[in-house]
Amino acid sequence: MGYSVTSSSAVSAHTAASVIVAVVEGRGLARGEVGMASIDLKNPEVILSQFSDNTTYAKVITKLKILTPLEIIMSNTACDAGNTTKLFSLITEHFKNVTFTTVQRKYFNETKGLEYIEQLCASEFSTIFMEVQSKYYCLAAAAALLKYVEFIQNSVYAPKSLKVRFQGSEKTAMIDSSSAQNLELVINNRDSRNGHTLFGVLNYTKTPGGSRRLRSSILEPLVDAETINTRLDCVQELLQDEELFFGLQAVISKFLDTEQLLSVLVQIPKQDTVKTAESKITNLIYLKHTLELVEPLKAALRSCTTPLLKAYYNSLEDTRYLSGLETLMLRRCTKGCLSMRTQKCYAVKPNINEFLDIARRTYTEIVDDIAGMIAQLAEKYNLPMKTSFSSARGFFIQTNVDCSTLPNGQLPSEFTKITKMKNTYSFTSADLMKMNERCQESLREIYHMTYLIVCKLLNEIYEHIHCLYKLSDIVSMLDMLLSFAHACTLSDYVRPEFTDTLAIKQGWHPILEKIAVEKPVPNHTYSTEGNNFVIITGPNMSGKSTYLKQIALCQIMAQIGSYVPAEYCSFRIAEQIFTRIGEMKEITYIIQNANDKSLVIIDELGRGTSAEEGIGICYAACEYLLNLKAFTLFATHFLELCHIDALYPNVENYHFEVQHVRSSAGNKEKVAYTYALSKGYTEEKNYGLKAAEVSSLPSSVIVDAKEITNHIANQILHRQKSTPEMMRQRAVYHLAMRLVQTARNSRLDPDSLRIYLKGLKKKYEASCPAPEQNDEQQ
Ligand SMILES: Nc1ncnc2c1ncn2[C@@H]1O[C@H](COP(=O)(O)OP(=O)(O)OP(=O)(O)O)[C@@H](O)[C@H]1O
Repeated sequence: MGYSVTSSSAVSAHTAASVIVAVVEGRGLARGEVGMASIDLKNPEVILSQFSDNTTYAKVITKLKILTPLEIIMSNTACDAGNTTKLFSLITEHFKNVTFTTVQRKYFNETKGLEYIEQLCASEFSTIFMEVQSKYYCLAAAAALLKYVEFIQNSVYAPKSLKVRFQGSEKTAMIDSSSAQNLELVINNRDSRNGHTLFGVLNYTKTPGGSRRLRSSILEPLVDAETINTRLDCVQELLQDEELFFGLQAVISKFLDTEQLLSVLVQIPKQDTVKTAESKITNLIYLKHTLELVEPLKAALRSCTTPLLKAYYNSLEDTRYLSGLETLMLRRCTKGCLSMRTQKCYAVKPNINEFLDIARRTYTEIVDDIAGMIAQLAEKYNLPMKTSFSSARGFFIQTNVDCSTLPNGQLPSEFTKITKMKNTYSFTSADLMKMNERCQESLREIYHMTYLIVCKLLNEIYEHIHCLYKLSDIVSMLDMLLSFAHACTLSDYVRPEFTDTLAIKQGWHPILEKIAVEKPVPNHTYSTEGNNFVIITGPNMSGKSTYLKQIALCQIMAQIGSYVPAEYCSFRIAEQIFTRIGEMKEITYIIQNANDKSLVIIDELGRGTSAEEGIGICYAACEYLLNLKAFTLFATHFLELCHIDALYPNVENYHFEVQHVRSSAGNKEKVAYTYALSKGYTEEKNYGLKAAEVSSLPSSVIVDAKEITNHIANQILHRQKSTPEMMRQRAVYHLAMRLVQTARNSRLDPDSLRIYLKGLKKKYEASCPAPEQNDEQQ
């Protein structure tokens, strides 16, 4: 694999994966302690993290999914012949399309990692040193990563040029990868191209850095209300001040990929070749272009009033990074390879180096001579001739004469390498080729001398490299905030508040709004500490899933500093957001990870199981979550569950209303969906059967289904004869047994389930009559 630093790399597409990650896990007693180090080839920022992960390695997988790596590096000991670690298998299973490389364990060396960081981290970011000093695994990963990247890039990083950051998980909300997928945050499950995702809804960014920032913000929302509010203040100001909005947008859209530019600037090629010299010069020209935008950016920000924008304005006042750049004289290239070449030639001002000036004069003379020679040839043969240039051929001649009118019906024999495109002939001559040679030679000399000056200049730039990091940070953040404001102008979003309550007045689903012809039906949401468990019922297709996702999406929008699709909204900051749909086995993950500050959204849990078992599973999950202060929203088809509101004061029932209308054609009843949420549980009974009746299912199947439904209904009725407390205890114990069975039959992680179930068992054993089944079976 290679990563070529070419002139176009600074502006190339930003969508392709470009992150390399090294992952290492502790051995023996330290198994489960994971260190990670990553670097984006388009952004010279090393991110280190270290954490303990349980046997499901959900944190590692989530982090890797957020990074969307191009390549993952692990130690060869993770997959020694026939002895693959669980982490290794999980990663290879989850990232099938990612290049996987193993390197010898010795490269995962924490001492080397620390040395690397000391050597490469720009001094302004050196507090990292204190943070990671005793975090051996992330240091080990850093060593392997940096060594590997330098190897594949055939370059070394300039001393004190990198930004290195330790990323603890505490500063952002955790959204595991299944939840991110369910909610279609950045990838649409059905169609990866159409942009019907939250990212698609909010992405009006103008720079690659802005769109990368938006993507990572959506996947890792903030948890600090103050920081979120500073962002919201900016969005508000941008919305209120049109001039500021358009002024800033105009400047921001002129920026190239600043992060990628930085990334090529900080790499020093191991060998100096003409190509590396040329690309350094090109990138410096891009840098000059970037820095020339600082003044207009400041001008656009001058009148702003919110603290964050003001802070950005002030930090742009820092002109240290402009030092030395006056040596460069030219503006950014216009299109065309000749002008780019000329520009590289004249990148350094005259009178800085007299040999360079001489070499440039020679070059100009040769170019003039070429033009003169071609003019003479045109005269000699009485043909219209034009001097042309391409990077492959150098200077050549073009004519669009009709050859049949020429003597012998062809171009004079002096001309060689003739090609024809439509009516134009391109060719050269032996003399012209010689002159091209001379031209190349003098260019090489010019580039070499320019390169030496550029290198000196770069050394000065490295000293203030943090200013460039700051600039690229400011640009990407402003781009994202502008994008939020832009999204608001297209729909009536509202500024969120942060309190202890989740209250959304007339909120709607932002992605559905984008897809649907008509605006979605808005609905309210309300959850507080004393009212933190909401059960939602309603027939199929009545809007339950949409509503649940809408709440999570609104919560995420609020926590990244965006306005929200609602008339009014207040959120309690969520430290984790879980959404689970259908699958029973996934509930274990929530049970292991949820805390009082989580937002938990569960849709149709137990869908794939029998009704009895499904109710059991749901009940057990509710039982656990009811004891947390997390805000839980639970959609279910098992109406029996709605009755737990009698046992728990913090449960609220809501349902989606439907209307029954008779079709004009016959006496068949049709369901009309209102998508309106109402208090209480749905009155609709056996709506699955009703839907089946109007479908094309054979009547014998429906008769069977009705019989089974009656049977289950009778069973439930029978249970209700007990007192509510007895019923609850029995149900819980009963389910505990069921859960174990299900765990055995499925791919659930039995260890974690067993721990949970043992807790349940202890709790209820004393008061519950002994079951028929022998509980030792587990
Ligand atoms: N608030 C709304 N406004 C307008 N249309 C909506 C709304 N909510 C849902 N819909 C439409 O109804 C369809 C079905 O909604 P959804 O999948 O949320 O129903 P559901 O109750 O979860 O169904 P099921 O129980 O079968 O999973 C959606 O695809 C969407 O087009």
